[in-house]
This record gives sequence, C-alpha cells and structure tokens, in this order.
Amino acid sequence: MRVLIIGSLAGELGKAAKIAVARGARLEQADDIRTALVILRGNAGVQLVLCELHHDIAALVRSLAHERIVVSVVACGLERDSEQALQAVRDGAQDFLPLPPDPELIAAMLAAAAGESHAMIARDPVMLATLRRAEQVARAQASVLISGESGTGKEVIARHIHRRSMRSTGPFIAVNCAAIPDHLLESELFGHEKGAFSGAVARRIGKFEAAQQGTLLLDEISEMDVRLQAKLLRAIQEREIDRLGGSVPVKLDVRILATTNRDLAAEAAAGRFRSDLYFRLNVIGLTLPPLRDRREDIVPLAEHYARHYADVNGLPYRQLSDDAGARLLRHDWPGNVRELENLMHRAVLLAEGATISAAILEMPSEPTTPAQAPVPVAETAPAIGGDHAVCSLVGRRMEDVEQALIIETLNHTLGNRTHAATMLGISIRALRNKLRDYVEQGLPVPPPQAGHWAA
Ligand SMILES: Nc1ncnc2c1ncn2[C@@H]1O[C@H](COP(=O)(O)OP(=O)(O)OP(=O)(O)O)[C@@H](O)[C@H]1O
Repeated sequence: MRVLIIGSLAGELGKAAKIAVARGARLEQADDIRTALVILRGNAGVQLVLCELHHDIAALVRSLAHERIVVSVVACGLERDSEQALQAVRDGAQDFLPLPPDPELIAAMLAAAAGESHAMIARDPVMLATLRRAEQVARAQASVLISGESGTGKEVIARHIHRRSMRSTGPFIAVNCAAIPDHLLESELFGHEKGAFSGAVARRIGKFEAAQQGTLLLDEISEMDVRLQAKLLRAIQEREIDRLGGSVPVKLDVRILATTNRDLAAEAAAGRFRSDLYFRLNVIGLTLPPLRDRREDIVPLAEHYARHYADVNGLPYRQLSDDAGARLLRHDWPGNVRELENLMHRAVLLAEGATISAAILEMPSEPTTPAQAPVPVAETAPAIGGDHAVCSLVGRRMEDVEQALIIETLNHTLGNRTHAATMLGISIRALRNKLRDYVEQGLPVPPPQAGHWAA
C-alpha cells in the first residue's frame, strides 16, 4: 500500500515511516501540504496520509474535499499534544498516531486503510470448490461478479484472483462504492481535469487510471448511483474513460472485479440496477457461501486468528480448547468470517490460561436474520410492549440510547465504520457525522479498526 508522509523524515515520523516500510508500505514524502496535494492529484493509489500535527490539517482536509480526493488522513504528533490531536480530529483527521511510534498501532492503521489482511483460509469442501473456480477464472480477462453475504470474504477472494492472474505484477486498486458519496465517487473513479468543477485546481488521476495494467475492484457495486452506472458501462464497453471535464479519452487496460452483498439479478429485475451493466459485470459469477454453510472452515479460521492476533498484540499464542471449538461450531455466524475474526480478536486479548476457553468467547445472542444488507426496521423490531430489552430503555433519552448503540456497535466491529454503518442500517456519512459530534462533545470514540488495546 502507498503511504504519503507530510513532514520531515528526520525525527520520530521517520521512525514511523521505517516501520510502515518494514510492513510492506511504499512511501511518498512531502514537506508541506501544497506538495502533498500535487502528489495526491497524480497518484490515486495513495491510501493513507500521515501528517505532522503542526501542518494545517483543516486546510488539507478542506482541499481534499474540495478537489474530491478520497484518502484517510491520520494526524501524527507527540502524545502530550492531546489538545492539538483533538483539534486535528475535529478538523477532519480520521485518527491520531502518537509519537514515538508504536509498531503495532502503525500495522493496525495500515491494515485498516488497506482493508485488513489478505490471508485466505479454506478447508471446507464447499469453500475449496469456490476457490478452485476462482483460480480457474483468474487467468481470464473477463469481469467477475463476486456475490455473498457481508463478511464472507469477497474482497479476500478478489485479491486472490488478482494474485493468480497475469496482472499480478500490476496494481490492485479497491474502491468501496457504498462508502464514498456519489458526487465524490465519480471523480474518484474517473479523475478530473483542471477546472472541471470549482475545486478542481489541477488534473487528478482517478482509480481507473491508477489500476492500469492491473485490477480494479468495485466493492458493493449495487450501491452505485444509476447515472454513474451508465458511465461505468461505457468505460467497460469502450475500454476507455473521460476524466471529468476532459476532452481526450484515456485508453484503459484494466480488469474489473465487482462485489455485491445484494442479489444483483433481483436488483436488475426490479429496475434498481442496470441490466446491461449487470450482464457486463457478471461474465463470470462467483458466489461465496456463508460461514454457516462451510462449517469445516470455522475452527481453522479461529485458529488462524488466534495466531494472528497473538502476533499482532505481542501476546503468547493460545490454542482453542475443545469446548471453545465446540461452542464456535454451534453458532450460526450471521456476520460470517468478520464476526468470527472480531470475536477471536477479543478472545485473544481476554485469554489468561493455557488455552482459549469457551467461557471467554463473547457470543452475541443468536440473531434471527443474516447480517448482510440493512434489514428494514419493521422486520426486526420487537412487538410493542412485549420486549424486556426495550422496556428497560423506557425513561432514557432517545439521543443517549442512540449514542450508546452506535458506540457499542463500533466496539463490536472493532472500529470498522463500514461494517458498523451496515449493521446500524445508516449511511457511512451519517455515522461519520454522529462520531464527529461525539468527538466534539469530548466522548471517547473507538478509532478505526483499532481494537481494545487502543480504545
Ligand atoms: N477465507 C478467509 N480466510 C481468512 N480471512 C478471511 C477469509 N474470508 C474473510 N476473511 C476475513 O474476514 C474479513 C471480511 O472479509 P471481506 O472484507 O473480504 O468480506 P466481504 O464479503 O468483502 O465483506 P463486505 O461485504 O462487508 O465488504 C476480513 O478481515 C478478511 O480478512
């Protein structure tokens, strides 16, 4: 992943940069915000910006919004500068990295910005068959549509297809269509020329061009606005794009992969998704089975995460006890692999004895609906007057209950905003606005995918 550092590499930030490089990051460096913006306009592959606190972070965030550049900004400074750190978050930084740098915190930030680790575990015959099919189609050039419930590993398999393709030495660029507002998504994908809109002060290269000779993953494609769907269809058919405000088309050599956790054929039939685009994307279709239908993967995945999170947190590796394994096998996993991963992360942090026992596995009560697309409230709401959990809320202010629910959901998803918003049935933008309000009120908010150790 590409990381842009704004500031001097001579001091503590240089140490952070070295750690990021040791974890596989490729660095860009700018002495000031003006230079950083020049780099960002020309390189849509940058996923994370680490910016020293004393730079004008508010101005950086404003320019990024103005120029429709989507990238995570993390403010960096000494731990004692907590007032400035809070101000940086108020100004729009997504997080604060205290210096001197903690290698594990940097690893978590890189993982959060890149969309977590790429290891692929598969033991169940159903999953092995899916994997074989993915490997078969990897060498083709055709688009692949990967369907499956949220958290089943659609992005993991997309990366696997890229690694096994003839484009593996080229870039793999992922764009989450649900997480980026429509007006930003267009320039994020297609780029823009200077003057294309009031904030377009210079040419900006989009994700399509950043993915040249490689693979572009359009995550959660069903959430793409209809107008953009038309533009995407043209890009795929003509193999060229026009930057916003551009007059000369740019030729493309990009393979498109797309994911959806909705039934895209049904969306097309209902007129919510263009049928012609659906057929273009679904030249090859792959469906990832939910975890409850590939039970032989559950324990190997749990063991993988027990090892991984022990490693990441500098803790001793503890095996799963037999009763813990049995308990995992009894659960239905509505949140799929992501739910299992979060549960094991917590268990690794809480474990004390020689093994991870069933007692510390914090299983939520068995939900009745799979956690994929937001479920209409009417389908899940308890009958009025009949539910103890709801009765116990009577007398509390709506705002307080909402706040507690949001923070608790974020704790459950270990800070993952996209997943929390899906569970809450609200847009990422609405969630971000709420969190910004909480930060302004001085409330502690779980940082993005940081886990308990950073809470
Ligand atoms: N087979 C697997 N082996 C190891 N880890 C996996 C596997 N499948 C999924 N994961 C992990 O589970 C988490 C969710 O995976 P991923 O983001 O690919 O799911 P998704 O189906 O794309 O979810 P969403 O639809 O919510 O975006 C990630 O942290 C990923 O690393």
